[in-house]
Amino acid sequence: MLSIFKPAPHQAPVDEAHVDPLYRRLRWQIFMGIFFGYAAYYLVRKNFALAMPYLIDQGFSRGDLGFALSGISIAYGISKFIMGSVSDRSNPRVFLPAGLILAASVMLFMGFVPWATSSIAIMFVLLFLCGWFQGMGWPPCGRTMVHWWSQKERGGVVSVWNCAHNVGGGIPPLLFLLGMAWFNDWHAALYMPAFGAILLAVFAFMTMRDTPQSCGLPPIEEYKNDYPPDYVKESAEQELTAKQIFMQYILPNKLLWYIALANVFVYLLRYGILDWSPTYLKEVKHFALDKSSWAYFLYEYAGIPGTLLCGWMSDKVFKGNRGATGVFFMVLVTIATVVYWLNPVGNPGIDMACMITIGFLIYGPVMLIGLHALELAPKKAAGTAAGFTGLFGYLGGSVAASAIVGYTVDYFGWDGGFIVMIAGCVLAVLLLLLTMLSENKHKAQLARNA
Ligand SMILES: O=P(O)(O)OC[C@H](O)CO
Repeated sequence: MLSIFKPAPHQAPVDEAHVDPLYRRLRWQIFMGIFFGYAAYYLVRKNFALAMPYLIDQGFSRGDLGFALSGISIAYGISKFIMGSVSDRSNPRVFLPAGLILAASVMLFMGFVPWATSSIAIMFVLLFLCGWFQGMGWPPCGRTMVHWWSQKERGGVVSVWNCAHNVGGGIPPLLFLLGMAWFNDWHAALYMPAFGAILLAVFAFMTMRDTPQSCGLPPIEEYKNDYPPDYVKESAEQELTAKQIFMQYILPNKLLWYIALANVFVYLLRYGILDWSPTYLKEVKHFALDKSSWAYFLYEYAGIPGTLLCGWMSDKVFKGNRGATGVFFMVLVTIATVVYWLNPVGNPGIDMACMITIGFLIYGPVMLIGLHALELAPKKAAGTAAGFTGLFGYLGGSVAASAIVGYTVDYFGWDGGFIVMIAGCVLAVLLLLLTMLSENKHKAQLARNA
């Protein structure tokens, strides 16, 4: 472990009178840090796609550029898991900005050095590197949330934080337009978001903190008097080794396996709709470029109210049962996807409404799986647990959304592509049902043991 990443040491406890005001102030400040810090990761996650039309003009094929782009998803899926484990034993205040600066540096290199965009192999390697550094974003945010918000507050805080990626995902086209206006250079698609990300990395470093104890505060469970049913203070506050995390809390955790598998199919729909909507809307529904760009943008931004509603319903309506909430949202999103598929050409309003509805509904389950993973492991293993579900979501779902959906459409037409995505939705519902039933059993068992 690099010493700069070492968890911050515990400080002497502050006076009783200062605990509440300090906790309140730091929670706001830290939330700003992880929200804008994670949004910044999305500035340099998808921006390469904006440069692709200009690279096509230089003679690269769509397929080859798609292959280069897949380097990000492949590396990110593996890294979110591996760096998640490193992050569980690291200070998020250093870990998150470090990954962000490294990912942004790759984009600066691609933007300023012509050699970096001179061949598909070089672009694949650089995008793979960027994807790897991207894996240093989610886990430190997860570690921060489980240390600063108690279990009862987590549905709310995770759902608000989860909107960061929608906020960040919508900004790169705007920074690109600004860069084009200033420099009249398409490489601005690469370096403008990178500059934005570096500024936000500095902000994240200034605002984030490691554990409450590293600021002289008591653990969150004590401050909120909100203890998980199996909480034992001494062990809950001990940092764990990678072996302990994997062997005790990740691999034997049946519920974690269910949600990780469900995540494959949730991500298949998330990225299947997102990545293919410009092509589908243009080729099948005859949308012009500006209209399909709006549909893409609205899909992302509809995710914000949808995620907030899902977090609220999960806590208040479904009483913390993440599996049941996931089933509810996935059934609705399956219906919206069927309508999007079967809606005849010539009804663009319905297509647009379907894109908004799918965006509104799909990001809730995406958030719930992350949240549930955080809850299924002790807080010292939270990043690894979330990384485990991300591994399945990206290596399985996101890669399948590009490759399997793409090839199915090539061989069987768009009907085939939609059947794959809808079958994925059905499998996600079944796996979340299984999660819901196991969750009920697990809670009943804990209640009996209490
Ligand atoms: O796809 P990720 O890893 O960026 O995660 C997105 C959401 O934050 C999941 O909770």
